[in-house]
Amino acid sequence: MSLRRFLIYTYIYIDIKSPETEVEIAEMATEESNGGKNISSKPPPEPSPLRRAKFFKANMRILVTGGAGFIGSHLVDKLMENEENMVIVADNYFTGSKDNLRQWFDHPRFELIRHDITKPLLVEVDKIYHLACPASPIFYKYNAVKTIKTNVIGTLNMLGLAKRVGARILLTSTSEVYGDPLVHPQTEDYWGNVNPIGVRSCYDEGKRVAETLMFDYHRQHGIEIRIARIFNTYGPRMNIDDGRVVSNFLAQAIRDEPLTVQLPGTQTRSFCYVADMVDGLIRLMEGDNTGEFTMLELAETVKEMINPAIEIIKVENTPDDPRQRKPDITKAKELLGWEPRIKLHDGIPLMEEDFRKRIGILRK
Ligand SMILES: NC(=O)c1ccc[n+]([C@@H]2O[C@H](COP(=O)([O-])OP(=O)(O)OC[C@H]3O[C@@H](n4cnc5c(N)ncnc54)[C@H](O)[C@@H]3O)[C@@H](O)[C@H]2O)c1
Ligand SMILES: O=c1ccn([C@@H]2O[C@H](COP(=O)(O)OP(=O)(O)O[C@H]3OC[C@@H](O)[C@H](O)[C@H]3O)[C@@H](O)[C@H]2O)c(=O)[nH]1
Repeated sequence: MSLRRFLIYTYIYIDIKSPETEVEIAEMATEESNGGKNISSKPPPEPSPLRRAKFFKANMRILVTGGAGFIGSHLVDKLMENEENMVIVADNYFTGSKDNLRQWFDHPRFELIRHDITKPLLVEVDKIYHLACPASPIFYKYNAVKTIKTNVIGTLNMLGLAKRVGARILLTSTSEVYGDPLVHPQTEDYWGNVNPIGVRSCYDEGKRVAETLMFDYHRQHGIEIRIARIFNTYGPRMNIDDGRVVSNFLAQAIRDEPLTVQLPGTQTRSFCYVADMVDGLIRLMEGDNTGEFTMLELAETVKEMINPAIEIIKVENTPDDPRQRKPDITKAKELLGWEPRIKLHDGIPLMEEDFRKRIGILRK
C-alpha cells in the first residue's frame, strides 16, 4: 500500500473588492507525504473487507453530519445528483430543519437520522462530511457549553467513526479560527488572534480543537482528513431569523424594516454563495469569488437591490467582533481548481426569491 498521503486544508470564500469588481479565488494548502511535517507515517485504516471482495459493487456511502442545516442541505442535494452516492444525514435539528431535506425523504439512496453527534454514531460509511455545529453567532452563543461539546466531543466521535470504518473525513472549520486577524488577507499559515475566554471562544476555540483533533487522528491513526476553513457563506435556506448579516439585511429589506448595521460598520467580510461553497467542499473531499465588503457597503447594496425606501441604522455591536476578514485563496485555486463563480450581485437575487417565498411578501 502506498504511503503517499495528502493533507489538504483550505479556505473557501468569495472575495469581492467592490460591487463592481469581479472576484474569485480559492485557496488551500496541501502537504504531501514524506517531506511534509504533518504527514502521518501510518497507513489509513482498512475499510470493510466486504468492499474489497472481487465482485462486490456498491454505492459510495456518505455521511453528512449537520445535513439538515443551510450548507449541509445544499451539499446533500449535490451529492444526491450522483447516482453512485448513498447519503446518510445525522442531525439534531438544533438550527437545521427536516424541511430542507423534504425532497429526498422517500429516496432509496437517502437516509435521515435524528442524532446528536455528542453521542457516538455507529454507521458504515466511506466518507464523512462533518458539518454539525451551529454557525450563527446568536445560536452558537445561546448554549456555549453545548457548542464546545459539539465541536470537541462531536468531532472526536466522528473521528472515532472514521477510524473504525476507514472513512475519509472532511471538517467544515471556519475563518473564526483567525479570531480578529492581525494578518490580512488570511492565509492557511496564519495562526490567528483568538480571545480564549471571550463570548465567541466556544465556537472559535471549539473549531481550533476540532482541527487539532483532525491532525492528531491523522498523525496517530493515519485517518485521511480534509479541513475547509469557510468564510461567510450566504444563499437560499438560511434561517430567516438566523441573525447573520446577509439573512438579517435581506429579511429586514423585505419587511420594510431598517437595516441594522452593527458598529462601527467598517468591519469587513468576504461572502461566498452557497453553490460555490458546496462545489469547493466536494472538490476538497474528492481531490488528492470572493470580495471584501464593509457591513455598511453590504447594507447599501441590499438597500439598492431590494428596497431603496428603507433606512440604514447603526446599532451596538457584540464583543470581539473581527474588524476585517478576507481569505487568500491562491492554494485552493492552484490545487483544487476551485474559485467562486457567483458574484454577490447575482447571489442576492437568488436568496431574495427564497426569502420572499418563505416570509410571504412579494416584490412590490
Ligand atoms: N455558513 C457559514 O458562513 C459558515 C462559515 C464558516 C463555517 N461554517 C461551518 O459550516 C457548517 C455548517 O454551517 P451552516 O451555515 O450550514 O449552519 P447551520 O446552523 O444551518 O447548520 C448546522 C447544522 O448542524 C446541526 N447540529 C448542530 N449541533 C448538532 C449536534 N450536536 N448534533 C447533530 N447536529 C447538530 C444543526 O441542527 C444544523 O442542521 C458548520 O460547521 C459551521 O461552523 C459555516
Ligand atoms: O444585523 C446585523 C448582523 C451582523 N452585522 C455585522 O456583520 C458582520 C458579520 O456578522 P455575522 O453574524 O453574519 O457573522 P460573523 O462573520 O461574525 O461570523 C460568521 O463567520 C464565520 C462562520 O463560522 C460563522 O457562520 C459565523 O460565525 C459582523 O461584523 C456583525 O457585527 C451587522 O452589521 N448587522
